[in-house]
Amino acid sequence: MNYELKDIPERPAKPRDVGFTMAMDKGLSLREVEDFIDSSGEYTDIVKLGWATSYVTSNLKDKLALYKEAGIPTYFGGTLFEAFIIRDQFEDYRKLLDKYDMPFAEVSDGSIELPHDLKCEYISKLSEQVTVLSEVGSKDAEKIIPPYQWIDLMQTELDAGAWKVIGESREAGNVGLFRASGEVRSGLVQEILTKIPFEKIIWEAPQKAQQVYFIKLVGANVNLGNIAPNEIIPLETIRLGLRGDTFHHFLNNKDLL
Ligand SMILES: O=C(O)[C@H](CS(=O)(=O)O)OP(=O)(O)O
Repeated sequence: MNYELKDIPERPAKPRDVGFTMAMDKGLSLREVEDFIDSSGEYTDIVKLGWATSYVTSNLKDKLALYKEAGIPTYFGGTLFEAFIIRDQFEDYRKLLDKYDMPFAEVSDGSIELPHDLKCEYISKLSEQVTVLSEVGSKDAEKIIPPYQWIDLMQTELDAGAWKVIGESREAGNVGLFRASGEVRSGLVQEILTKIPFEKIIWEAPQKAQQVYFIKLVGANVNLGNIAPNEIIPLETIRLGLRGDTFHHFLNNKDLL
């Protein structure tokens, strides 16, 4: 930090298991990646190349090398996994992970119908090759999954070998964990947290109000994802109680520091 301030929530050092921030790169240029790493690399734990953007990204190898050099692991968005699965190309997907030396993979079913046993089989197979993040929730706003089912899906996917489970919200934060307005389905979130340990979940929370909700509910070291590159530093200040939204939260609850 650049100067001393008392009563700041403690943040574990990288590589960390909690207080994890996942940024979404949806097509940054190499120069933008360099700038992003320079300004925000310290606060970025992992980068997702959003959905199937890696298919059309120029200089993909060079981009991945930049992140690797900076010590920031990367993975392809779950939609890319689904694009391979729906085309019956699982083995090709495995080869792709090898070709680009990817340390992580996301297994999701947000856009396709995938029997859950089969999803868990993919998780289990891929976890022999890479670290697996699995995602629960649909991209279809009409498809409402009851809390008990979220819990069951999350637990089964963790049991199948997922390192952490991601709660779906899309880039906009308007499905899955959230209503179309972006409002948190707080009953759902709180029920999930009664059964799944907070450190095993990455909440996709692209909007500031959503990030604030999770930080106030779980603490500074909640795992958050789908953060836009230019929102990484703002998010870090919210975690630290240094923006209006959480300014008094930690000062008034010193046991949370
Ligand atoms: O589900 C997501 O968070 C993303 C981005 S979006 O839904 O296409 O906006 O997809 P993913 O395939 O996990 O990158």
